[in-house]
Amino acid sequence: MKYSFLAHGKVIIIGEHSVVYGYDALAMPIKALHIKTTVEDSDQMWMDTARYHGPFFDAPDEYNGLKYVVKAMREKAKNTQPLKITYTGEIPMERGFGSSATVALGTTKALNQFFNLNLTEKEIMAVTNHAEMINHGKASGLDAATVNSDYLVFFNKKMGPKMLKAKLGATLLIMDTGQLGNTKEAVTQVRSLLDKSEAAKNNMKRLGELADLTKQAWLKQDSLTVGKIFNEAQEILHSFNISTAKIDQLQKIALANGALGFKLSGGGLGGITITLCKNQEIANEIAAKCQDIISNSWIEEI
Ligand SMILES: C[C@@](O)(CCO)CC(=O)[O-]
Repeated sequence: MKYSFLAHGKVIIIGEHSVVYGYDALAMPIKALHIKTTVEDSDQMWMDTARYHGPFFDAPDEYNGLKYVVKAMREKAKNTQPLKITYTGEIPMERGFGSSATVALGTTKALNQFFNLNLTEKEIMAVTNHAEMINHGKASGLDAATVNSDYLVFFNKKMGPKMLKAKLGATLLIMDTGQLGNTKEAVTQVRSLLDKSEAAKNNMKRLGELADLTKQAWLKQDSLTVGKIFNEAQEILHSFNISTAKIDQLQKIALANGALGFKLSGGGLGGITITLCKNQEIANEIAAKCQDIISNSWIEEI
């Protein structure tokens, strides 16, 4: 028996970090980046990824979320038969693309089919989100919800995901700094700043408000306002010390070359940035100007 599930990546448009504290956020799936999880019978518990080939439960700690998923799903199925689980495809890891949520969701969904468990979407998301808690310490659920969605997701922890089919009518340039982000460390760092700074608390509240303002502007196809919001959000994320010199450099180049707005996306401390542009031509021009300092770039019509 063999089952596969293809899950895609995501970028956070607005609300990283503030979403952890219950505020709203907006994120979108990136269909061009995906990972296929394949589960099949085997004579031993085995994992195959681009970086690790070996006994499943001996995999390094970065795979602890997946180990949890497999244990939890086998318990639900009351089944301990050995399996080979293979991950193929490309989502750069630790960049803000939600790769950990993508493989956690893919594994949960593939095993749900393999064991014929018929879990509800809610039960599937509970397993995936728990894996994300193991991966990131304190996960809002936003990544898991967005890698499970075909549309833009408006999210907060209380109400969960709401799909938004609206288009802004602009171009999003995603640039990868090539620097590994570290969501767990960034979330911990922001938390300790909030514990000791009133100004940081106020900034967090404002960051939370910006998500709703983004949604309103998005629905009116007001990309100028969304761009301004990106810049304000980046200022706040910078004040949390989770930007990097390279991100700051990309911001300068983007804004000097016609971008409507720029911000980091995801946990920060490296990873990806998003630049809002009026059209593809401007996005291409900015990507070309940044090409020596980034590792990759993608363009999405939004
Ligand atoms: C930093 C954060 O807001 C986004 C990570 O992609 C953490 C989370 O939402 O769990």
